[in-house]
Amino acid sequence: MKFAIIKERKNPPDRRVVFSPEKLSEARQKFGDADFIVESSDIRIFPDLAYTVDGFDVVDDVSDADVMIGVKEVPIEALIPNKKYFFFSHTIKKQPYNRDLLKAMLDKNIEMYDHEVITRASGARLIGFGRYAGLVGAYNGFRLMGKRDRLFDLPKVETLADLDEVKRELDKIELPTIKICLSGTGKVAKGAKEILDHLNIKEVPDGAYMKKTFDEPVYCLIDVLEYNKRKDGGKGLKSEFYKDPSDYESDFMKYARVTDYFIAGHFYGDGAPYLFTREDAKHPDFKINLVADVSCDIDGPVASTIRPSTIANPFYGYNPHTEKEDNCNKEGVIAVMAVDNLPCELPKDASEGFGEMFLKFVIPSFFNNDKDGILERARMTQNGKLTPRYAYLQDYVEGKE
Ligand SMILES: NC(=O)c1ccc[n+]([C@@H]2O[C@H](COP(=O)([O-])OP(=O)(O)OC[C@H]3O[C@@H](n4cnc5c(N)ncnc54)[C@H](O)[C@@H]3O)[C@@H](O)[C@H]2O)c1
Repeated sequence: MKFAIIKERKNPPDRRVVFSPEKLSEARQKFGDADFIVESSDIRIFPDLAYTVDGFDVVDDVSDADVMIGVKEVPIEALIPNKKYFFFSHTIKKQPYNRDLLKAMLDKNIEMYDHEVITRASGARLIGFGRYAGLVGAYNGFRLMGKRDRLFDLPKVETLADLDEVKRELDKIELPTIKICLSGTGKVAKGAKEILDHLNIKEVPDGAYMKKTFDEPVYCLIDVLEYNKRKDGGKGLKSEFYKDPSDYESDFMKYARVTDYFIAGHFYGDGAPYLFTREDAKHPDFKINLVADVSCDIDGPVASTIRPSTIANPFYGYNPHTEKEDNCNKEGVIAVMAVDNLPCELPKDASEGFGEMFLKFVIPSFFNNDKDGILERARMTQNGKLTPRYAYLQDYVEGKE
């Protein structure tokens, strides 16, 4: 079986790749029956030469490979018929902008595997860039704070070589005595926590966080049952909340009252209460003045996120009184970082981390009869049809919804 590491063709250019030269060498060593080739790319974080010196063929035409491995959506005209493809197709939520892409994959008899649905049987995702989004998002929030309050000047992550350099920059700053609240328990939240811990910020339990005054910066981690409560006052249950959050309401104000910097790293499920609304942000007790919204749901659970921002222009201000964008240096305006493609700022580390998981969970499935069902669960199309698991997309593909 021949695998091709394909070139990324989306704009703005994405420098990430599924396998670094080092991981690809490891894959070759572990799976003697597999052949690996690399499509030449002038934007990839690892230059062609880095693969060539490791003995890989770097070519312009990968059409003799069986499995194409990429990161972002492949433009329709670049799709090679009758192949297996791995990338983020952004179609499972019926995203209108990728309907034609899914249709084209069916027309071209492509077997499509989406990274987003590479999961355990339980549904837990095995692969993702979340950690890197959390790392860069938390850092960007501090960068915004340093700029706005003229405290320190952190460089942009994309100008730094890797995570080690990011951490070295953080070693140079001194933080004021602030309270930081971080929501979530997944990969994003863990990445953001890594930054807070690197800065030696003290983690405190939520009771102390809300009641006490500290003489050093502190942070508090909150999960769904901390920032939501049952409407009837009963004891909440996480599994119940995930299944149907309609009996719950937000309990986030108790944190918003004492927090300076909020890092949103949670997953927001459909129908769940908003953490804070536009009305909440108007309340005189609402203290948050800086938000790094890594979760980045627009005009939703974090009211100040009225639009995504970009790596080029990562910051804006949200004025709670006018409910509009405003200068983030103005009194009363919440400074916002809401970049929606954060891992792209750290392409080397993000690629290395992704490849490690892909090698661990996906490549073996090609050689062990897919005994864990990983390929089966991730396979969206086969023989020109949606597979049963993804049949719910039929109307979307046909343009009926
Ligand atoms: N800004 C960016 O560049 C960027 C990059 C990656 C991810 N994200 C976003 O960050 C968010 C978190 O991603 P992640 O990688 O940490 O996810 P994850 O899959 O690692 O973790 C999700 C967490 O949410 C919990 N969860 C699952 N279903 C839930 C539900 N219905 N309601 C509440 N919680 C639920 C899970 O238990 C898990 O702890 C996602 O919304 C994702 O789209 C943003």
